[in-house]
Amino acid sequence: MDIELRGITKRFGPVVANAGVDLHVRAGEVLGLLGENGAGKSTLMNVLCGLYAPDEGEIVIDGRPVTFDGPSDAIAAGIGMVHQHFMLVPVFTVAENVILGIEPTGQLDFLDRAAARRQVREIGDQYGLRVDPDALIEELPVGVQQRVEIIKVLFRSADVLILDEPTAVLTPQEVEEFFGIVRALRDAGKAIIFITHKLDEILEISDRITVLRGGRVAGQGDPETLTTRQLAEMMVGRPVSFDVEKAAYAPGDVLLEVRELTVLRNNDEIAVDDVSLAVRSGEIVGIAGVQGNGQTALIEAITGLRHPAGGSIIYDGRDITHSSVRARHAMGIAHIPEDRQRTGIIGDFTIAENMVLNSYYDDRYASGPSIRWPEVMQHAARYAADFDVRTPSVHAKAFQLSGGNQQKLVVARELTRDTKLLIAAQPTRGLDVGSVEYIHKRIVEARDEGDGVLIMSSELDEIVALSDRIVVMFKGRIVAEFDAFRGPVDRNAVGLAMAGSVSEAAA
Ligand SMILES: Nc1ncnc2c1ncn2[C@@H]1O[C@H](COP(=O)(O)OP(=O)(O)OP(=O)(O)O)[C@@H](O)[C@H]1O
Repeated sequence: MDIELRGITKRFGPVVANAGVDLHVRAGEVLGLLGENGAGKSTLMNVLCGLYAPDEGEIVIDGRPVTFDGPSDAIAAGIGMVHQHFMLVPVFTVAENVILGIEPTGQLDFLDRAAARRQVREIGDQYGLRVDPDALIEELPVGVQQRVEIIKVLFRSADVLILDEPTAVLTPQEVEEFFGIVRALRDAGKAIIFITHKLDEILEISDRITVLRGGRVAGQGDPETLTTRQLAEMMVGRPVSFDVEKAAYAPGDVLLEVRELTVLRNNDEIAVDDVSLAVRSGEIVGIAGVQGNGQTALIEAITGLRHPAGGSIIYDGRDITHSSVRARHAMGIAHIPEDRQRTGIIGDFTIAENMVLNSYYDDRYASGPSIRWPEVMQHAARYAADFDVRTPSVHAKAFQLSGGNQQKLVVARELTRDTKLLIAAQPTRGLDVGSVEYIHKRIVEARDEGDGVLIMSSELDEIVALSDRIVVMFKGRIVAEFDAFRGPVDRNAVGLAMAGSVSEAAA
């Protein structure tokens, strides 16, 4: 199958998200699609999937122009999208999820299920996508859930697969396995569009690269000859520095102390098991770990989103174990949450409103019960510019921003409040390299000015680049610690500890 997008233009009011974009992808190749936040990648893919009708331009399949009246037309034409946020039903099995939505009767009968299970196995064997068809989704690791999403589109006979930031949630080992699957799909004649912000990955997996900038194609690249630095410059239009510069390590007093903390998951399993941890002013402590080892619950307990089952949290000399989220904000704790959609922003609020979501009651923005809107607008406009939140106006709604720009909005809000401690969970997820560079600089500035920083990231490179000390969590416990301020840490040793091999990895 051969797919061409010709002269695609898509506007949202005054914003031109795609301006005459041409894109060509053929059977048996991986096309890497790159571009800074807001460049128009998601919009273009939504046009290809039938979610948006283009204002101008056409989609041509095997030489014939087609029109999609909705996603089901695109699916029928053989186009499948694997979304970044999985759309699986946790309490259903793999096979049930795969046939969900296409079962003819609306009810899954025995024959449908048996056929689905057989086909899940067959697809798995063909492409190395091994999954137990009877496993419950909620019991599967994230990497395996992603395979289910891919099986789902293959089950619907997709010939073109769009993979939207597929490695964001995977561990380094899972990424390698995943690349094996992508190659198997390509070798079987599928056309693959691979979207990511990770430049080394795009160079490894793509046969060709297309870069979007400002809604237009900014260039094409050959992964054989391009370097990550050249690619970064093509994307953002200026050189990007991958190094982080920090002042000498000179920490102050202990600012945050977590003592023998135990936190339960919703199903009462132990997520955090007797963890003790300290963060001083003027230092960055990094929590490394594979997703699902308790880091999220630990951060939720520290920021007040989850009540601990035991232990205590001391901040700035005060016991905050049972303080409200708002009280913690008011005491000077900033929080960049892991899931920006759920706890970071309110989509229907404007950018300006989101910018003061947890400080609108501050004297700067309120006099008595009324909000001082001119001050709020001024503040929002200034920081949206500083953090390069791409929007025509701070009156726009947050949902109208691209994913990366929503993330920049959350980071801007938290880094510009008057705080002493920053808790940052996956602060640069979904950000382009230029924005990552800027956010890293701001986090280090906060540390150099004496703030304490606790950062959690599944990007080992990010943890190693920023942290003065690194702790590794595995199965709810801290299993290793590394003093990065003494000199470069051994990434392999951190990786081993993340996988649970503690004795070999002991720092
Ligand atoms: N529903 C919408 N309403 C208004 N504007 C929108 C909407 N969706 C996207 N846009 C705008 O279109 C432009 C392109 O956004 P898009 O989401 O396609 O970017 P992207 O390249 O996928 O970015 P990211 O890397 O951050 O995901 C942005 O300026 C964005 O604000």
